[in-house]
Amino acid sequence: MVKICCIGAGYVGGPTMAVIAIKCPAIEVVVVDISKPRIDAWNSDTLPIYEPGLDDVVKACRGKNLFFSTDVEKHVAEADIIFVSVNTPTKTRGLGAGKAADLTYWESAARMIADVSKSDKIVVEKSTVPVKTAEAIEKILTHNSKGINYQILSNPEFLAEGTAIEDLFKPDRVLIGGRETPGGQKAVQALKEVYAHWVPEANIITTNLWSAELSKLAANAFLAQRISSVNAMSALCEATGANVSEVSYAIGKDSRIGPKFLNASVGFGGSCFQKDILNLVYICECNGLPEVANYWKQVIKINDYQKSRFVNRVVSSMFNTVSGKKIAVLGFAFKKDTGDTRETPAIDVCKGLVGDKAQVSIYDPQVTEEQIQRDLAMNKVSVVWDAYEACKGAHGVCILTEWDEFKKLDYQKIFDNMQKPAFVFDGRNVVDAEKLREMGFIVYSIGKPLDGWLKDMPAVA
Ligand SMILES: NC(=O)c1ccc[n+]([C@@H]2O[C@H](COP(=O)([O-])OP(=O)(O)OC[C@H]3O[C@@H](n4cnc5c(N)ncnc54)[C@H](O)[C@@H]3O)[C@@H](O)[C@H]2O)c1
Ligand SMILES: O=c1ccn([C@@H]2O[C@H](COP(=O)(O)OP(=O)(O)O[C@H]3O[C@H](CO)[C@@H](O)[C@H](O)[C@H]3O)[C@@H](O)[C@H]2O)c(=O)[nH]1
Repeated sequence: MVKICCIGAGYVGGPTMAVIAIKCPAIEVVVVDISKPRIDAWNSDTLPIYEPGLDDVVKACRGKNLFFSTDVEKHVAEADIIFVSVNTPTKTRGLGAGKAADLTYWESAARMIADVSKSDKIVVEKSTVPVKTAEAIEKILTHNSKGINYQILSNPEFLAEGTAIEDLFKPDRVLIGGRETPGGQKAVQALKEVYAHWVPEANIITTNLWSAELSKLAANAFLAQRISSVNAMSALCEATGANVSEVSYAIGKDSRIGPKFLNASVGFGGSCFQKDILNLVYICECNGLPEVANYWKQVIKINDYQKSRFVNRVVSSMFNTVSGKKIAVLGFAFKKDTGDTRETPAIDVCKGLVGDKAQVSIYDPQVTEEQIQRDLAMNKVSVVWDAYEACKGAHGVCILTEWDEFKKLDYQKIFDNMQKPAFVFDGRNVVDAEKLREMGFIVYSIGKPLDGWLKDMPAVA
């Protein structure tokens, strides 16, 4: 029986391994982590992450061929294939701080693999890492090899949160990079056989190691660039009377552009886009390519601009001050169908509003109060468990996550219980602005023609 061990039981390690387990009943999969609370949660009825469909998959195979454990060394020693799915955040100190990937967790995992292994291993980079990381990992492993043969593969993960299970069941592609040696190719084949249990062969792409590593950073950079492009257009739409949804639809009909990922928003968030672009920028700089680095930096600058533009719009619309005014924030997660708040634009927007002395009341169906307070640290806000409660007595409502339930709220009830004039600032284009205007709201929708009130307010930039 092939045995797989995955180091790191996070948003990637947990769901990816659960799907491998359910699709490959003859493979034993053990997910290990140094965090006991996380492993305990994976072994309980309340999983540590919210992801539609995940509970069913985990319940179907946990205890059969899927296990979660803190006994990292034992399971690493026993495994044939070791996935490493530890976090690779942006470095906060030292050389490359604010840009480079922090590979501390990766390096310690590699050293531990070298220490405990007694048989040949295939080590798979599942985390997103800088291009050429496999070379460094190879050095760590082979320096302590004790005659053991290690093959390093790059198998980046492309799942998006909120649709992780769907993405894993039907991936657009699985990418496997390996050394162009007989041993490397044999390892590529072994991993390919795992995915071939459910992914059509045509969707499994094999490349050299560096192409696989770089493709992951490139894919995220291209995706984020699309959002910054449409968000840049949204500012121009507001200035000219064009409608960003119409523009997106029109350009998306061009099959070379395609319709997906063209939704204007208050800005992109999530643990990956900013981190991976900063990492790309750093790699470009280290390779003496400042023009390329500056090109990608601009994607992040537009994202920052979009978030501050939104805050400025709120404040300027409300007579240039929100001091002492109650502002309801609907949605705190970085996108719908997840409880994840990493790099969520809501953090910047809330900090901006509190900075202008607003009394912010936040509701999100999946994010805990504890998490929100942690994210906002020194900024005093209140967190409530009901959208109507958040909006009661408010001067303005900001919609920051596109949760489906925000489309179905009783906006007449909300209007009746708000201060007048009552404002809605829709950072995700989820509400029917015309209907809300008929009720009496003043509505701002990202990238849409401005209503009369907003046109008369000072320009925001
Ligand atoms: N979150 C996503 O949607 C997503 C998608 C694709 C790729 N990625 C990439 O995958 C990687 C993991 O992301 P994530 O969101 O799952 O992170 P995460 O923080 O949710 O999980 C990482 C886990 O690794 C554990 N860990 C760290 N060092 C360890 C060690 N030495 N031994 C055992 N466990 C250890 C941590 O305790 C943590 O539970 C990152 O590189 C990320 O960029 C993330
Ligand atoms: O048209 C769009 C699409 C997305 N977003 C925002 O962009 C952010 C990222 O969304 P999404 O990409 O759907 O979620 P992630 O889970 O961050 O997934 C991205 O990052 C992962 C981690 O690397 C990759 O694996 C995925 O392929 C990649 O889509 C979120 O704040 C979204 O609200 C928009 O504003 N407009």
